[in-house]
Amino acid sequence: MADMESSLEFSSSLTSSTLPPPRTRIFKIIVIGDSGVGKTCLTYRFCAGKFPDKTEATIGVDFREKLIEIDGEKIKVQLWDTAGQERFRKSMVQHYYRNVHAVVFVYDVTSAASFRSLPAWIEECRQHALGHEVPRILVGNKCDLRHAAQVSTELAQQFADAHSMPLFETSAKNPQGGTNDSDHVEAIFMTVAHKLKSQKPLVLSQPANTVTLRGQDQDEEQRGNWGCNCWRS
Ligand SMILES: Nc1nc2c(ncn2[C@@H]2O[C@H](COP(=O)(O)OP(=O)(O)OP(=O)(O)O)[C@@H](O)[C@H]2O)c(=O)[nH]1
Repeated sequence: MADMESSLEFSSSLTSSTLPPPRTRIFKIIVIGDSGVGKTCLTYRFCAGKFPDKTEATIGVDFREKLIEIDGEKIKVQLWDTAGQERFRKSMVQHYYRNVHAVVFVYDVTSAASFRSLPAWIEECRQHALGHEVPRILVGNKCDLRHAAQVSTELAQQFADAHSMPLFETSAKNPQGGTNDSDHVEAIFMTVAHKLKSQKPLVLSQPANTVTLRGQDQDEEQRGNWGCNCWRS
């Protein structure tokens, strides 16, 4: 009996020391659109599950991550919340587009100007050689302010169809948005993750035991792993 126990102990210590740690696939999704459309609030809503108490204009980029599970596989969704203001983007922009797996274009339904800017955002993606195989979705945010809407669903749908993107209208503030869906923002990002999961895994990985939420600005040097889009939290 003692022999059996010691041999079991030996085999379990051998297993834990020889097996590599479980790896988690990472999906990098960039969120782009004019300043003030609600990119920070949408990404925060998805990763932290609530509307932020206050936000300031994003400088460069903010990162948020959430570990999700799809069909039994743990996947890390990494949201790159990019600055909408040109002066806060300039030096960083080429980093946003490196190793991107999906793009979320955001406009504000109460701002016709933010909707008119969409072609420029699409053009920026094209200039950074984002291939057609990279999934894109269009999100009209601030639907809780329906009474002040300047962009009709019909117009947005036409635009989305013309660019082969699914359209989602929602509100980071009140994700129910008058529907029965209890968390529409979560459903939107989960839709993107499902699509990515079904694709060829052109995705870097890292051990699963990392923190699932990041929300602070970091400069390029602190981050240290630019271009690889994979670092330990
Ligand atoms: N009513 C309402 N306000 C929202 C919603 N989402 C964001 N806001 C507000 O819109 C303002 C801008 O939101 P942000 O998330 O900071 O916008 P952003 O797109 O990240 O802006 P930049 O960082 O400058 O690119 C803030 O005052 C938010 O409180 C929403 O769904 N409904």
